[in-house]
Amino acid sequence: MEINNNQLLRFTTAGSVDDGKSTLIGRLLYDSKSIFEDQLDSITATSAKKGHDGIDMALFTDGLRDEREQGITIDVAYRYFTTPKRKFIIADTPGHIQYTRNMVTGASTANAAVILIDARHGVIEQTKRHSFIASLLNIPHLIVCINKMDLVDYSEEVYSKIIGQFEEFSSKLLMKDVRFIPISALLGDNVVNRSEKMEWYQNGTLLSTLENLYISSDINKIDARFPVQTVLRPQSEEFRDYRGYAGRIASGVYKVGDEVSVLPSGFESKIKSINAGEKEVEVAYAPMSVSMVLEDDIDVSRGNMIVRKSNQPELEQEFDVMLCWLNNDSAKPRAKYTIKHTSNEERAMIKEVVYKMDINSFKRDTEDSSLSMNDIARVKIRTTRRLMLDTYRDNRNTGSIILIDESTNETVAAGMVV
Ligand SMILES: Nc1nc2c(ncn2[C@@H]2O[C@H](COP(=O)(O)OP(=O)(O)OP(=O)(O)O)[C@@H](O)[C@H]2O)c(=O)[nH]1
Repeated sequence: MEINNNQLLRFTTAGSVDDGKSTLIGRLLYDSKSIFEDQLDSITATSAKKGHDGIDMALFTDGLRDEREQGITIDVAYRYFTTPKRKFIIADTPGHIQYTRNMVTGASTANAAVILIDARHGVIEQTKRHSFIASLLNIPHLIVCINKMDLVDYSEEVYSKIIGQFEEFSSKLLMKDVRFIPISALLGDNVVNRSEKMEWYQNGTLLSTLENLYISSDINKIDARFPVQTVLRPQSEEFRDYRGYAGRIASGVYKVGDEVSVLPSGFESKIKSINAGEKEVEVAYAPMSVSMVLEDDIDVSRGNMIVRKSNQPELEQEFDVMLCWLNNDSAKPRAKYTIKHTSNEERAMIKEVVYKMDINSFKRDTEDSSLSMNDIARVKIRTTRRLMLDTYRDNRNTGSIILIDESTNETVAAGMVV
C-alpha cells in the first residue's frame, strides 16, 4: 500500500544569533512567493521607516515573533508555506533564547533540520550542539547552509574548509543524510534561485533540496501504535452501545479485522470499525487522527495503547533515556515529576544520572550528576506504573517522554528512550 504523506515536510532551523535565520526564512517565503500582499506592504513600510534600502527580510519572521511573544508559553513559532511540489511547516526557534529547549520542542517531529553557519566564522560550538541534538532527535535529514557567502567573496575555498571542519566532528554522530549548500540569505543566492556568483556549486538550491528530500521512508509503518486519547460514549439513545477510542496513530497501519491487544491490560480483540473524520475507513495509518471500535466490550481508558497482537512495545517501569534538561531550575535529587508519554501520564523519579555528555568533546562525564539548563545526560528513570515503550531509534513518538515539575507545571526535560 502506498502511503502518501510525501506532500508535507516539517523542518526546523537552527543557528547561533546573527547567523541569519530570520533573513533566510524571510527570503525563502518571499522568493517562493508565499507571502501575502498585505503583509508585504506593511513590511516594505516598516523597512523604510527603519531606514532599510529595500526590504528587511527578517521582518517577516520578527512580526511573527511579536505575536508569539505575547503568548509567552510557546517559544516555537510554526510557519506554513506551499510550493507546487510540497507543503512545508517550519518550526522557527529563536536563537537568542534557550536553543536546546527550543530545538528539542520544535524538532521532535521534524523531517529535516536546517543548520546555519556564518561563512566568516565557520563551525562554532553552537553548530556542534545543534548537530548533536539533531542526531539525538534522529532527525533524518540535515541541511547545513553556509550563509553570508557574499561576505567571503563567494569563495569555494572558504566553503570547502567549513565542510571539512563540519565533517571532522560529525563523523562521530549517527547521521544518515547530510548536505551542504553555500548561500546568501540576504541577497538570495541559492535559497530559491540559483546563484550566478557560485558557478562552482553544482547541487540544488535550498528550496529544491527541501522539495526533493525523500521522506516517505521516515515514517515508521511497521510498528502499529495507537495511544488512546479519549473514550467516546455518546449519550443519545441511538448510539447507546457505541464505544469508540479516539486518538492519533503514532505509527504503523491499522485495518478493520486486525487482531489487537490493549495495553497495559493485555486484553485482546479485533478492530470492528475505524472512523477518520466523518468517514468510515478500512485502513488508517500514522499520523491520522481516528476513532476505533473494537468487537469486544473491554475496559479501555485514556493512556492505554492499542497495538497489534503480534508486535508489541516493551512494558517497563525502569528504563534509560537520553535526557535534555530544559529548565532554569536544576534537577532535584530524588524529586518526583509527572512523566508524559504519548497520551499517558504517570509519576516518575530520576533514579540515577549515568553520565553527562560534553557536546564539544563528545566525552562522557560519569562524575557529575547535576542536571541544569541545556545539559544532556543519560539517566535511569523509574515510574509508578509501567509505560509502553519503544526505543526512540525505532519510534520517535512512543520512544520519547517529557518530565513536568508538579509544583510549577513547567516542562523541565525531554527524553529519548535508549
Ligand atoms: N551580508 C549578509 N548579511 C546577512 C546575510 N544573512 C543575514 N545577514 C545579516 O545578518 C544579520 C542577522 O540576521 P538575522 O536574520 O536577524 O539573523 P539571526 O540572528 O539568525 O536571526 P534570529 O533568528 O533573530 O536569531 C542581519 O543584519 C542580516 O541582514 C547574508 O547572507 N549576507
